[in-house]
Amino acid sequence: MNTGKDAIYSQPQQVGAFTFDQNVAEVFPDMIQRSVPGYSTIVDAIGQLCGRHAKDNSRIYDLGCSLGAVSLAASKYVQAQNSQIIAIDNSEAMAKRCELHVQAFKSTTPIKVICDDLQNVEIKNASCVVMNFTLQFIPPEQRKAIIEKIYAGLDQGGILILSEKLKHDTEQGNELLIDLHHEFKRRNGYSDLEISQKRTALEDVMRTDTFEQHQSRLTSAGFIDVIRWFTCFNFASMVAIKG
Ligand SMILES: Nc1ncnc2c1ncn2[C@@H]1O[C@H](C[S@+](CC[C@H]([NH3+])C(=O)[O-])CC(=O)[O-])[C@@H](O)[C@H]1O
Ligand SMILES: O=C(O)C(=O)Cc1ccccc1
Repeated sequence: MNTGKDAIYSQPQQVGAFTFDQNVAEVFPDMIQRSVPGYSTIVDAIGQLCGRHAKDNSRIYDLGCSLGAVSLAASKYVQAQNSQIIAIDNSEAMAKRCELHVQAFKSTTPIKVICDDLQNVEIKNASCVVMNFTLQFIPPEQRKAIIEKIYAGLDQGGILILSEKLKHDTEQGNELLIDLHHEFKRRNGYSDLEISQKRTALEDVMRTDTFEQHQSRLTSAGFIDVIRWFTCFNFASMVAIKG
């Protein structure tokens, strides 16, 4: 029976590359809550940030929306008239479930769910673009073009909210933050086997950048300010502002 509890790596197995398939989609709320320090706080604050920045007649993009947590938080706070939330994910299992979640909530700001690669979707007339732990799953060589495309699609004064798992720029510091994160997962009920098998699964799929790499990519694209508004261990969230 599916209990919604993440037990994907609980048994010894031949570990393959991590994918956002049906099995992951079914347990995703439990997985992300027990794996990302501050997840609920981050999602709610992103909703608030969207509420502050959304303009009338503009779009809010949730790129890599998974089950739509950010879109739903934004819809709770956004008061702008005639605005629209566009939620995109290239995992069919995620997008299908996201559609069900969205339909279950009544929102004055409509949420449109699209199943596609975020790189295929036009971004225009955007007051807010959110990538909540999505860029880290994009091959590193494709990241610059995505940030530039987001910048081009944002209105003046628009914001990009970017949350990422970070690599620290010293080996000692990096190991400390990874250790603290693993301790967080252990306290949330994951065994050493689960932690280590998932780490193996993520190795080639989730490539982390340092804060400095993100900051320099964002400023090179044209963003005038990058504000790191949340950090817990090796997880952070930034707001980049288009002047
Ligand atoms: N190229 C791509 N195009 C579209 N979607 C993609 C792509 N690559 C990966 N994804 C999607 O990005 C999501 C990343 S999870 C985001 C959590 C969510 N933001 C949340 O606030 O709950 C982060 C995590 O699980 O750590 C998955 O649903 C992928 O299918
Ligand atoms: O679980 C981990 O170790 C993470 O780094 C975060 C995460 C959360 C959900 C899916 C993939 C990665």
